[in-house]
Amino acid sequence: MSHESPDPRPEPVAPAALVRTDGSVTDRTWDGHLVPEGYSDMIDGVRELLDRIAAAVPGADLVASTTKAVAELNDRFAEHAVAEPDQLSGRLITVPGRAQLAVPAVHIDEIGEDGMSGHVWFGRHFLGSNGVVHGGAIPMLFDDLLGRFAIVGGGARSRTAFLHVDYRSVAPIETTLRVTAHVERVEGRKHFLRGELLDGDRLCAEASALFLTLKDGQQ
Ligand SMILES: CCCCCCCC/C=C\CCCCCCCC(=O)SCCNC(=O)CCNC(=O)[C@H](O)C(C)(C)COP(=O)(O)OP(=O)(O)OC[C@H]1O[C@@H](n2cnc3c(N)ncnc32)[C@H](O)[C@@H]1OP(=O)(O)O
Repeated sequence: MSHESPDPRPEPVAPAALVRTDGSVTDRTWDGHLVPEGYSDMIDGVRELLDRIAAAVPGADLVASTTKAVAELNDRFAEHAVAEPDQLSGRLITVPGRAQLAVPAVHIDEIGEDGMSGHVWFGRHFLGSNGVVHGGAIPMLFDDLLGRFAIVGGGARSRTAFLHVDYRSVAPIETTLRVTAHVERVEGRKHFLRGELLDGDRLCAEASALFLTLKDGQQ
């Protein structure tokens, strides 16, 4: 497919801070963990690095210096490892992608009780082939988005029971795509949700999912 004029890389959300629903800014996760200043900027930088690495054929010098720098960073981060309940990655619920690098960064534009819409931009890191988003990245997007929305819609502590994705047309990388999610129905613990991924008005993929609210004591 032709891929001559991709959307420019989106600007990081500024200030990269944690914003409460009333618009005020916090430096803590939803469960009270302190987030160091600049943490989500660091995550944005690493996301960009993954895209730059995917897109480049580096010279031997850059390969060697990157390998050395990454080894040093790995050692430094290993010194700061914590148990899962204390980690920050994946827990910044007001930051696109929750600061979890495997999760595509969805920016929420509108959110209500029954539905939300937003946008997402897949970089080269998420390339399948020929300018098209990897088929595995799209269920990841929907699982995260619909899973979060199941929580927002009252299904606190939910797990995916099924996630069905239909790929209707190709989703281009490096393009601003629209995403929607809405609650189809709720039956007790069962939250049925649907989602769509669109390029303009063209439907790229649609998802239907069942999330089950966990019972007390259920893992
Ligand atoms: C302000 C506070 C905010 C808080 C923020 C928190 C921070 C977090 C932030 C952000 C969240 C991020 C979001 C990410 C989301 C990702 C989610 C995942 O990816 S979860 C991992 C993948 N999923 C699994 O690993 C599940 C594995 N499966 C299971 O554990 C069980 O099968 C489970 C829980 C799904 C169901 O087991 P049972 O024992 O609880 O329930 P049973 O009795 O089997 O089913 C209940 C009903 O549901 C139907 N059901 C179950 N599975 C079904 C299926 N696959 N298809 C159709 N129906 C199904 C059954 O037929 C039954 O229906 P009948 O009550 O009889 O009408």
